[in-house]
Amino acid sequence: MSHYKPVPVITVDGPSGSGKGTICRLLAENLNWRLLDSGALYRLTALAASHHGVALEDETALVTLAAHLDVQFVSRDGDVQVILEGEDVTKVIRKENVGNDASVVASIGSVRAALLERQRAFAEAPGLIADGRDMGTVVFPEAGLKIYLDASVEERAQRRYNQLINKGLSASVESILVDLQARDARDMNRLVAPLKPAEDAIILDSTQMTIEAVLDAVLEEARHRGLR
Ligand SMILES: Nc1ncnc2c1ncn2[C@@H]1O[C@H](COP(=O)(O)OP(=O)(O)O)[C@@H](O)[C@H]1O
Ligand SMILES: Nc1ccn([C@H]2C[C@H](O)[C@@H](COP(=O)(O)OP(=O)(O)O)O2)c(=O)n1
Repeated sequence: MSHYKPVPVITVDGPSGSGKGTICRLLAENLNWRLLDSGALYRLTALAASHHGVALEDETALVTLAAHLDVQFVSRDGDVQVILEGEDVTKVIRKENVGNDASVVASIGSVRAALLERQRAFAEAPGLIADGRDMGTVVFPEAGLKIYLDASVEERAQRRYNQLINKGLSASVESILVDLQARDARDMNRLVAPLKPAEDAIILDSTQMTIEAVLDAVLEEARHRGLR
């Protein structure tokens, strides 16, 4: 008899600004599970490219950077500090231009392949919350619960705008909306691992839901499936 017990995984995929990061952080805290922010790996690859003067069209060099990313995720007071090649890049990887570059880098299949095993290695007991675009479709196809979190593009633009203003940065809803539409189109229409709900995903539209309501809905489903 095998004693192998798979690590439970909950995947949360969806477009930018749908609330994945927020919900995943709360889920991980609530369940005391690990957290994979897969978008951070694409953001880090894009940032490493810019630090090393690598063009976003240079597939060979991008694959090398992705395969050898020297990154540490350091937990401190409930927050995660991201260290790239010894430098604290926690804030800079969240910039909108880095997100847009990440989306370009992420459209290259060989870059995605270079990051695949690194992502799967996050699945450790007692469980994993995986945040991204292809967590349920490609990286963790056997996950016990798959959520596809959505919201209207107008609502997502407004959320990003509020987030930037709260950080004391200047922003315009109109330009955020245009960027989000371009990013959605790139992420959904790429050939490799495009953003789409897994066939067995539960689709949650958070446009009119509070963060608490989304969290409760996911926790309830996890309980229902015996994942917690
Ligand atoms: N259901 C919600 N209602 C209102 N604001 C939300 C909701 N979910 C997330 N937010 C806010 O929207 C912003 C973007 O959320 P985030 O979790 O970063 O999205 P994503 O990771 O999908 O890009 C954050 O400022 C967050 O607090
Ligand atoms: N699993 C993933 C995660 C992110 N990406 C790409 C596509 C996204 O536009 C960028 C940035 O993702 P990230 O989740 O950090 O961005 P948002 O917080 O949703 O704005 O990376 C991906 O292709 N696959």
